[in-house]
Amino acid sequence: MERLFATEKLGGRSLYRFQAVTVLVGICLVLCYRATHFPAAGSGAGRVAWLGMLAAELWFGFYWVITQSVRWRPVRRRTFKDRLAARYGERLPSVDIFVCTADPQSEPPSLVVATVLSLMAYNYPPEKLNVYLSDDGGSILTFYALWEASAFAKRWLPFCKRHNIEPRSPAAYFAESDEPRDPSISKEWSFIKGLYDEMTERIDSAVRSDNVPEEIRVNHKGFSEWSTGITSKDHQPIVQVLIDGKDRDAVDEEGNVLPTLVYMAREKRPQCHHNFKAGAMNALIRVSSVISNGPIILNVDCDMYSNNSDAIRDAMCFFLDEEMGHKIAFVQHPQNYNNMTKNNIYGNSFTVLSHVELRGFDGVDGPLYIGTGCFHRRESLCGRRFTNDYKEDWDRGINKEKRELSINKIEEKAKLLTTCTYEHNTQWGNEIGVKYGFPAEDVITGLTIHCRGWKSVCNNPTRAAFVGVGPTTHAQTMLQHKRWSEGNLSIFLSKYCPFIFGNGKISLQHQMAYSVYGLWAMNSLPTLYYVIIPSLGLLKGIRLFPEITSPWIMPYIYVSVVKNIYSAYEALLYGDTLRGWWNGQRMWMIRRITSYLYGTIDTIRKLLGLSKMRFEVSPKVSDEDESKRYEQEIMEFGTWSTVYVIIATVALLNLVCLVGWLCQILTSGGRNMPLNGFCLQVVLCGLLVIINIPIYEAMFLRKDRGRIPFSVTLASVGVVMFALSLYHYFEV
Ligand SMILES: O=c1ccn([C@@H]2O[C@H](COP(=O)(O)OP(=O)(O)O[C@H]3O[C@H](CO)[C@@H](O)[C@H](O)[C@H]3O)[C@@H](O)[C@H]2O)c(=O)[nH]1
Ligand SMILES: [Mn+2]
Repeated sequence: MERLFATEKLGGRSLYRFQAVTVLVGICLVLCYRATHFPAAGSGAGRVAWLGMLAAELWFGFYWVITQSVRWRPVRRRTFKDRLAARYGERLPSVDIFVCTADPQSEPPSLVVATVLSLMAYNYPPEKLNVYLSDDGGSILTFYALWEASAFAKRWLPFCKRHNIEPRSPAAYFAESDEPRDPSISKEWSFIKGLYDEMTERIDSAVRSDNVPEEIRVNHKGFSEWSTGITSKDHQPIVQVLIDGKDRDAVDEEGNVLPTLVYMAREKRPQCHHNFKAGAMNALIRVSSVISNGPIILNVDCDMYSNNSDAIRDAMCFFLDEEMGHKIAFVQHPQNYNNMTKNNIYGNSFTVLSHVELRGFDGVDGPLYIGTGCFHRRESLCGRRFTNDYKEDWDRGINKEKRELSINKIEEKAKLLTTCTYEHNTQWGNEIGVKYGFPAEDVITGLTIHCRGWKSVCNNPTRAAFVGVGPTTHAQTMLQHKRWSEGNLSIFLSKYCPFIFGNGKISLQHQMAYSVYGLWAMNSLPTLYYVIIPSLGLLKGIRLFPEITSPWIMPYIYVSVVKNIYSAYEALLYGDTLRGWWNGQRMWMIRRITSYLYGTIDTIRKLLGLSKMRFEVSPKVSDEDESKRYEQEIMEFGTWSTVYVIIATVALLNLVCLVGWLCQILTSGGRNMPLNGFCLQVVLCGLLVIINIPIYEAMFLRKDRGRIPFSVTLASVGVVMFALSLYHYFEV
C-alpha cells in the first residue's frame, strides 16, 4: 500500500562527515598539545591556568562529539494528504487540543483567544475537534475572553472556510495587511475585522479595569464561579463547556457544527503543589477523557497559534500510515516565532535548531518533545508501552451516540477529576501523563515515552504549522534559557540521565542527542574560563597557546575556522543573515556565561535541597518603548541585574586586557613581549572585543532607557579592578 508519508535523507552528508572527522583529528591534536606542553615547574600561575585550559578544551571536545549525534543523519518528512483523503475521506480520528495559559497579565486573554480561534478553524471535521483551555491563572478575565470568542467563532469559522484564508488566528490575519488580498471580499473583510476589533477592545478594557461588567456576567452561568471573590492561588475546580459540539444548537451562522470548546481551571489551594504546566496538562488529559476522549492530543502554548490549517491532516498522515504509524507516539513541530527581527538580535529564531538539530534528532529514532506544537497519541502519553501488536482504536472518541450524561453532569464529573487531591496515591505525573519535578516537563516526558519503545517524528512543513511570540528583551531571553538549561541539566543529573535511564532502551546515538540539551548548562564554566583567562594571560604575559612558528598552532586554527565557517554556512543555508549569525554567536556566548551559569548553580542548589523548582512564565507583551528598540535591533538592558554585571564585566575585562597589551607593546617596542607567542590570545581577545561592541555602546554611548544602567557599569568596573589587582597580587 502507498505510504502516507515519505522520509528523505538530507544531502551533503558525506562531505559533512568527512569534515567532522578532520575536526575530530584537530581536536585530538589540540588536546595532545595541551597535555604534552605543560609549562615548566615554578611558573606558578601559568601552570594553573594551563590546567584550566586543558579542562575547558577537554569539555569542548567532548561536547562537540555529543553534538555530532544530531548532525550525523538528518531526515526530512513529507506527507501525502491526497492519499489520506482518498483512503479515509472525512472518517478521521477526533482530536483534543490543549491550550495552557497561566497569567492574564503576562499572557493577555485577547492573545490567548486569538490562538484558540485559530485552532477551532482547522480544516478538519468540526465534530471531531475539541478545544480545551487550561487557565492556571483561574481568572474571570480569561473566562470572559473565551466566552466572547465562543460567540465570535460563529462568524470567524465560516469566514475562514469560505475564503480559505491563512493564518486563521484573527490577530495574525488582520495584522498582515490593511486590506484583504482578494479585493472582492473587502466588504465582508472589513465587517469581520470590525467585529474582531470590538471584541478585542472589550476584552482588553475588561483586563485594564480588572473587572467583567455585571450586565455581561448574566449571560453565562459560568461567571457565577467567581461570585465568591476567589484568587488565582486559592479556588475550587472550574470546568465550563462553552460550546458543546454535540449539541444540535451549537452551529455557526451557516448552520455548520462548531468544535467543542471547554474552559478549565483546576483546583488550587495554597497548601497543594500544582506542578505548573505539567499539572495543567494532566488535568486536561483527564477532563477531556470524559468529554471527548480523542485518541490524538495536540498541545500548544497560549501564544502558539495555528498558522497552517492543514496541520492536523498532516499529522494524521503519520499516525495513520500503515507501515510506521503504529510505532509513532508523537509528531513534533519546531517552535517558530512571528516577532523575530531580521538579524536575530537575541538569537531566538531557532533556525539551526529547527532545521538542523530537530531533523537530525528525527534521524535517530525521533525528536524530543518540546512542550508545544506537538501531536500525541493519548495512549502513549498515558503510559502505555509500545508493543508491535497494539491496535489503536481510532473511533474511541466520545460522539453523540456514546454520550449518556447531560452536559451539566459531565461538567460536575470533570470537576472531580481536577481537584487538588485527585492525584494523591496515583501514578499521575510519574507513570501516567506528563512527568512532574522538572522545569522541562516536556523533555523528560518525551524521553520516558521513547524509553517505553515508541518513536516520534518531526514535521516541518513549508508553511509553518505553529507560530508564537518569542522573547523580545534580554531579560525574557535569559529567563527562558535559564529554565531550559536548568530543566535539562536537572534531568541529566537525575536518575533519568539519558545514558543511565536510556541504557538498553534507546540507542546510544539517541542518548547522545538528548544529552546535547542535557549538557547545555555545563558549557557555562568552560566558556567563562575561556573568555577571561586567556585575555588576562595576555595582559600578564602568560602564554597559553602555541607560538605562531610552532606546527601545533595548526589544529587550533583549523578547528576554530572550520567550525565557525560551518556554523555560518548552516545558518545562511536556512535563511539567517550573516549579521544574524554573528549576533547569534554573541548571544551564544552571553547565554553560556549567564543563563547557563545560573541554570547550573540552581540545579546544584536544588540537588542540595537549598531551593525548590520554579516555573517562571515568559511574558508575551512588552512596553512600547522596549518594542521600538527591539524593532531597531538595539539590545535592551535598562535595570540593575547581576546578569548584566557579568556581561559588562567580561566585555570590559577583555577591552582592558587588549588595550593594556597594546600599551605594553607600544611602550616597550615589543622587547619584553615576544609577539610570536601571543598571537592566538590576541586574536581571541580581539574577537571578544569586537563581538562585545554593542555592550560597550550600551555602557558608555547610549542614552535611552534600555542602556546598561550606570550602577551596572560601576559594579563591573569594580569587579575588573579587583580581578586585575588579585591577579597582580598572585603574580608577585
Ligand atoms: O504554572 C504554569 C506555568 C506555565 N503554564 C503554561 O506553559 C506554557 C509555556 O510557558 P512559557 O512561559 O511560554 O514558556 P516557554 O519558555 O515559551 O515554553 C517552552 O518551554 C516550556 C518548558 O520549559 C514548555 O512547557 C513549553 O511548552 C515550551 O514552549 C504557557 O502557555 C503557560 O501558560 C501553565 O499552564 N502553568
Ligand atoms: Mn512561550
